[in-house]
Amino acid sequence: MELIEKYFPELTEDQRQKFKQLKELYKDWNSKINVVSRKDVDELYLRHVLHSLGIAKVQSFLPGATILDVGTGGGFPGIPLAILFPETSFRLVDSIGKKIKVVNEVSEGLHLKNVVTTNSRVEEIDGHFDFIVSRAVAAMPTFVHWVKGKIAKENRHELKNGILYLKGGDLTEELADYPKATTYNLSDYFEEEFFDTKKVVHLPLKFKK
Ligand SMILES: C[S@@+](CC[C@H](N)C(=O)[O-])C[C@H]1O[C@@H](n2cnc3c(N)ncnc32)[C@H](O)[C@@H]1O
Repeated sequence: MELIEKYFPELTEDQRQKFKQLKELYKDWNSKINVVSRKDVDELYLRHVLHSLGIAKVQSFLPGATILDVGTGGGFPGIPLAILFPETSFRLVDSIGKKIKVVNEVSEGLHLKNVVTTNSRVEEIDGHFDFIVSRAVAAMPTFVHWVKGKIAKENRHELKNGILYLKGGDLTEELADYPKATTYNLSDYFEEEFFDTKKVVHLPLKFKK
């Protein structure tokens, strides 16, 4: 928890409490359904919460903005971002029902009013969003194919509407077909070794394939 405050010192008391509660909620749920590994629960704030919040270092979401988290699993990156941006609407989607059940319980436990969940494949989701966020779901070509018709046309943010994807390692090959993609190194924002190879990829709406 100190880790979150180290990089996000401006949290309100309500946000601080919500981040604090996360660990207990996940610990509880992990004993029933294995949503994240045990080691990951121990390092929840580093590996899941702070990693998810890496997206916020690249783009601050405006009040009223709409964000779709594709393949949210246990709620990452959607839940930490929803705590950080309480005026922004988040839709968290996963094709596995039991994962969405956990996300619902966590979201209700935290009284998050800006989160809705959907248990379906993203290909079946209608609507348009300012940003699509994701972590560890699919390679970029597949992902782009799934979501490219779901991005809102009106740009209000500093970055152009599009995809913000948490990725790791060497992305040269994976991003070769996307010259408009920008890669942000999370090691520029967070000093922990875990972030040495972690990145946020921004792919704007009008990208050339
Ligand atoms: C490796 S997990 C990552 C979960 C979470 N994003 C995280 O980083 O902890 C990938 C998740 O994507 C979901 N998924 C894969 N393809 C999907 C699709 N087409 N639509 C919705 N969810 C999908 C899976 O059910 C799984 O929960």
